[in-house]
Amino acid sequence: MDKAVSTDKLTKRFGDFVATNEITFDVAQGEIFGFLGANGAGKTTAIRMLCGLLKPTSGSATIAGFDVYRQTEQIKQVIGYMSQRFSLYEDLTVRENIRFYGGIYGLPKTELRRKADEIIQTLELGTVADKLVASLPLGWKQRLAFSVALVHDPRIVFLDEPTGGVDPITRRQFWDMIYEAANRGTTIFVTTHYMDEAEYCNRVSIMVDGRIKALDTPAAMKQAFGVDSMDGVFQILARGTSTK
Ligand SMILES: Nc1ncnc2c1ncn2[C@@H]1O[C@H](COP(=O)(O)OP(=O)(O)OP(=O)(O)O)[C@@H](O)[C@H]1O
Repeated sequence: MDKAVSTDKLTKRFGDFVATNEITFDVAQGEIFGFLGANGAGKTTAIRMLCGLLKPTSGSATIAGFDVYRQTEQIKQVIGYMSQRFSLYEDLTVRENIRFYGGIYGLPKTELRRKADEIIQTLELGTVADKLVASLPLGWKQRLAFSVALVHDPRIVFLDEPTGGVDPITRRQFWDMIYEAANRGTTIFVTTHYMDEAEYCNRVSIMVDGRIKALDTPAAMKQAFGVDSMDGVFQILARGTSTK
């Protein structure tokens, strides 16, 4: 398997508290991997380590073959990142945001112009290209933020609750973009609190109190727990309650 992410007993302690506790898993190139867990389970801590932003306490991990302890600069070149908290500049226009992030990722000027035109055309944002991002509906902002996270053609993109606060149809449109990126070979590493979205992933892991409690395809997990939805699996594992 061509591995986009590989971890072995990856651990992060904050003093005596173990936020991420010996997590071990692989993600294949081009896979859509759902990284689930209740609030405080340790997902963001794990993602920060995988992006090279937080040094692990122990264990190992590689991203596209690069080591999270020693090769953080190379990791930043091959990943994209999008979250609810860190995203577009509201006081820049659509086009300015694309060019700003493309510039940060080191794209040359001609490529920046080409990418900006391409994204604006694909997302059908022609009429608002020179409007401030603040004026766009949230769903449009999310689709634009996703395109911006992919502007430098990363091998893997980390999406931390990318679709919070929008309706199911808008979320479905966002997932169409995720599938298109995965079909082009980009690995998708996504956290979500929406269990219908967990069903869209190739495989899903569920974290509880810093540990990975289950990792499999949604179909295999539902069968193993004898429930008919990922929500049912999540209730049993993360909340310790059975829906049956
Ligand atoms: N810098 C830090 N110092 C001390 N504790 C921390 C630090 N960062 C995170 N934690 C703790 O680690 C635990 C895991 O946090 P983390 O943000 O990784 O969870 P999460 O699964 O991403 O949750 P959420 O879904 O709410 O974002 C939490 O109890 C949090 O308070």
